[in-house]
Amino acid sequence: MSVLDEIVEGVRADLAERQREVPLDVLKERAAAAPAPRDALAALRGPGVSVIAEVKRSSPSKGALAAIADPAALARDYESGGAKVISVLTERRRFGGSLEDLAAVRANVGVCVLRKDFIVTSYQLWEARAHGADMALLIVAALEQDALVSLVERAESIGLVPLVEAHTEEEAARAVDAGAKVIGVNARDLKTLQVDRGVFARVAPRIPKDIVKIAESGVRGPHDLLAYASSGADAVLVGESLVIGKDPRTAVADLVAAGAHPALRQSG
Ligand SMILES: O=P(O)(O)OC[C@@H](O)[C@@H](O)c1c[nH]c2ccccc12
Repeated sequence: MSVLDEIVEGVRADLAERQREVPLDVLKERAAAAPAPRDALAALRGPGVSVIAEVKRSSPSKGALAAIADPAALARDYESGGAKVISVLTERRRFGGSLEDLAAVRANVGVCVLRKDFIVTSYQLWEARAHGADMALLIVAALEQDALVSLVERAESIGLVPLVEAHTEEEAARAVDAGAKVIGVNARDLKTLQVDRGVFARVAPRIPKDIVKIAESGVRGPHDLLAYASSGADAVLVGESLVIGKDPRTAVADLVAAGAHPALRQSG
């Protein structure tokens, strides 16, 4: 069984428990009462390379990264550094996250918030919206094509912008077929946990121009952002290097400054 399969198995077990506690109709009421979604597409289509900064306590590859006692405070630092979107890991077993983290972050920032999890049912999309998410991650490798197509549609119908994640050219083609407007190319293979920063440059040319392209994982600093930018990234998604550093606000600001470089704006 791959790491991805193991994670999804745990996610399904936790999900079954939440579904017993909160029926779908109650969840839908909560989603209706949640603050209206913010415009994630506009945020990501802005000038320069946008930075998506992630609240990430641990990872399957590295184990514990940072305690993050106050995710909302970290998110405010990210926002003041110039992050356009805050990604919040909500998976509990391997990433140490929760839906409470998501809600706390959304209530304390003015930018868009992404639910980062292993979404396999529409129930999780309703949960995302009920806790204030503006975007939700859908991982192509974790979904059959029919499921991917219906989750993209459902996400959009409830006001979420789906970020559809691919790791290969084939997966990127499936994301495009499913109607994704935002595609993330993950340098980390979720089946083996290996990082290959060359994946984005290979996969991105297969993605149509009008689709927002996000380079995910492995960004250690401005140098990696610039490399991704030169391969056509509209945004980068950064976790580990921000949470393990001393000063997340400055770390984000340094990335944002690199992403705002005039040479990039011309080519973008
Ligand atoms: O911590 P990094 O290497 O900066 O990566 C962030 C993000 O890309 C990574 O957390 C991620 C990308 N896709 C995922 C899917 C599930 C869980 C986590 C992820």
